[in-house]
Formats: sequence, structure tokens, C-alpha cells
Amino acid sequence: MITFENVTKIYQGGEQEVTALDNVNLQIEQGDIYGVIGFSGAGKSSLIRCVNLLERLTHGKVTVNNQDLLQLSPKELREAKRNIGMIFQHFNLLDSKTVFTNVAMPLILMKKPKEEVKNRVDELLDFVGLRDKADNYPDQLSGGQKQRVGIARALATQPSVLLCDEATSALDPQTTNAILNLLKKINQEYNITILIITHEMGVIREICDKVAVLEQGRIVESGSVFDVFARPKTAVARNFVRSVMHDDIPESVYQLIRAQEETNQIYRIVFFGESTGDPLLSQIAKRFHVEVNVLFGSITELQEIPFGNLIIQFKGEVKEINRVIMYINQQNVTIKEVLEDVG
Ligand SMILES: Nc1ncnc2c1ncn2[C@@H]1O[C@H](COP(=O)(O)OP(=O)(O)OP(=O)(O)O)[C@@H](O)[C@H]1O
Repeated sequence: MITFENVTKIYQGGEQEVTALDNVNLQIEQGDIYGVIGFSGAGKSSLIRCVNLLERLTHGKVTVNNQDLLQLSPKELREAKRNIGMIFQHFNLLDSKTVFTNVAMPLILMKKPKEEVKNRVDELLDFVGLRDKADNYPDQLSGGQKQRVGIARALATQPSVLLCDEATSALDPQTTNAILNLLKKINQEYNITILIITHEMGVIREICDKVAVLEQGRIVESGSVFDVFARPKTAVARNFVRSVMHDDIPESVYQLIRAQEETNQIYRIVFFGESTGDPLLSQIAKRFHVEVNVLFGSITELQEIPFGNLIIQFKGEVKEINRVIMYINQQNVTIKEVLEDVG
């Protein structure tokens, strides 16, 4: 478990102060895959680096498994840090050492017996699918393979927490998916809590259970990935969701929406899970005296669960349309007027 309590990080850059984190509160439960998303400069690196004290916070408190690292003795701190693995965008491998030695390094530093080191490294290289590369050097590996080495090294000390600092940003989409699947496997098989920072909503969609949106050092929105995708509350979260949902409404539909006089007839309906398949619209057409037009529709997958998005026009009497809206609200879907995001 990781908690951030009123965390502020201020950098003193010459004469100017930069507030990278501004009173951040966040709770990451044991076993979560928690994503923090934000644009460049939002404070993501500062946030993740405060967890293992690569950065010192200016105010507030960060705890990992109820321990405040700042309160520990040097010896206790070394032990606590072994419990926190980290992987990096640019892998941070030792180029002059083999894959085996890179993965073994944390154990060598702990002065573990040779045989124990060998067994553990072999096991880890098997786990990440690189047993045959043990004697290779990092520059003989692809980006995805380098990140696998980084992951194996991070797991060497059997941490309960894994910090991922833009771990897939330097990789192509296919390799990104393979690495994300590996992270999912680590979470499931070892029950390791994973904190990921990223600027890519695709990463959040693929593996995170929960997400926080960081903007100018503040958490502006947080919750389950489903909730944030279905009901983003802030403009920044809406933009991130749109970047992967491919649900942009065509301009021709916008024109139709802008032109209409009755303003309460066009709605966005968001479905997810099993309700995506429900014949909701045909039920509406049967039960109510309204005409139903689908103006636009898209469907995508969120963690292998279908997530649908429809723009619907209802034609009929206002009273009847209101009954339809009430009916839809009772189903497991989200409905809202489109006009507010037409701009
Ligand atoms: N060592 C530093 N000294 C001064 N300012 C810094 C330092 N590190 C970061 N900052 C500033 O703090 C703010 C947050 O930076 P941070 O790197 O945490 O953001 P980020 O979201 O990780 O961005 P990116 O995705 O570009 O890495 C930025 O305005 C940045 O310029």
C-alpha cells in the first residue's frame, strides 16, 4: 500500500521556485495496478520518485506499507527500499555488464551467496522469457528485451511494490503490449502493487484498475478506470479518454446538433460490460412513443470488456423523452446530453 498525504514538492530553480506537486493526496491499495496520467510537466516523475526518495518531498508524507521512509535509520531505509522495485523509460541498465549481472546486481549488493543469486536470476530470466540472453550485453538487445531485463532486476529483491516510470514510452505498440502483459502477470502471480506513471491513456486502458489524473501538480480526478472512462469530470480527463476511445463525433453530426432548436434531444450513451449487448434501443423503440436515431456509434475494449459509445437522437414529445431518459438511467449505462461537449 502506498499513501500520499498532502504531498508538496517544490524545486528551487535559481531564483524561481517550481511547484511540481501541490498538496497531493492519493491512496494505492495492496494489489492495485494504479496509473497516474498527465501531460509533460504535470509532475508525474516527481510523484513517483517521492515514493522511493529519489526525490525528497518538501511537505507532507508518503508511506509504503505504512512506513514513512523519511523516519527510518539508514539500515532500515536500505531494507525498505528493497521492497520497492522500479523500472524506467530508458531502462537504466549497466551497459558493461551482461544481462545476468544486471539482474543479479541488487542481490550482489546485498552480498547474497553465489548459488542463491544464480538460482534467483535464472528463475527471473525464465519469468521474463530471457533465459537464453543471460550472457548477452544490453546493446545486443531490443528495447522490449532491455525492459524485460529492467523488470527482472526490479523483481530480484522480491519487492511488494513496483514503480513504473514511463516504462513503455520508448517502445513500439506491439512491444508495449507485451511489456504491459508482463506487468499484469507480475501483479497477478506475485500480488505486487504497481504504480505506473504515463502520458499514454492506452497504458491506463490496458492494465490499470484505478487512475489519477495529474494536472499542474494536482490530482484533478481519480477513481476506477471504468468510472473515469465512462464519466470523465474534467476537460483534461476527457481529452485523455478521447485519445484512446476513438469516439470523436463527426463534424456533420455536430452541425446537426448545433442546428437543432429543441436542445434536449441528442444524448451520448455510454455502455460497458454486459450491458453493451443489451438491445436497449429496440426496447426503447417498443416501450415508448419516440423515434430513435443513431447518429454515431463506436465500441472499444477496456481491459477486455466492451465499452460502447452511442450518440442518439430522440424525436418525440418532451415528456415522453424524459421518461426514456429515466428508463435509461435505471439501466447500467451512462447517459448525458451531448450539447455540453459540443463547444
Ligand atoms: N530538478 C528540477 N529542478 C527544477 N525544476 C524541476 C526539476 N525537476 C522537475 N522540475 C519541474 O517540475 C515540474 C514537474 O516536472 P516532472 O518531471 O515531475 O513532470 P512530468 O509530468 O514527469 O513531466 P515529463 O512527462 O515531461 O517527464 C516541471 O515544471 C519541471 O520543469
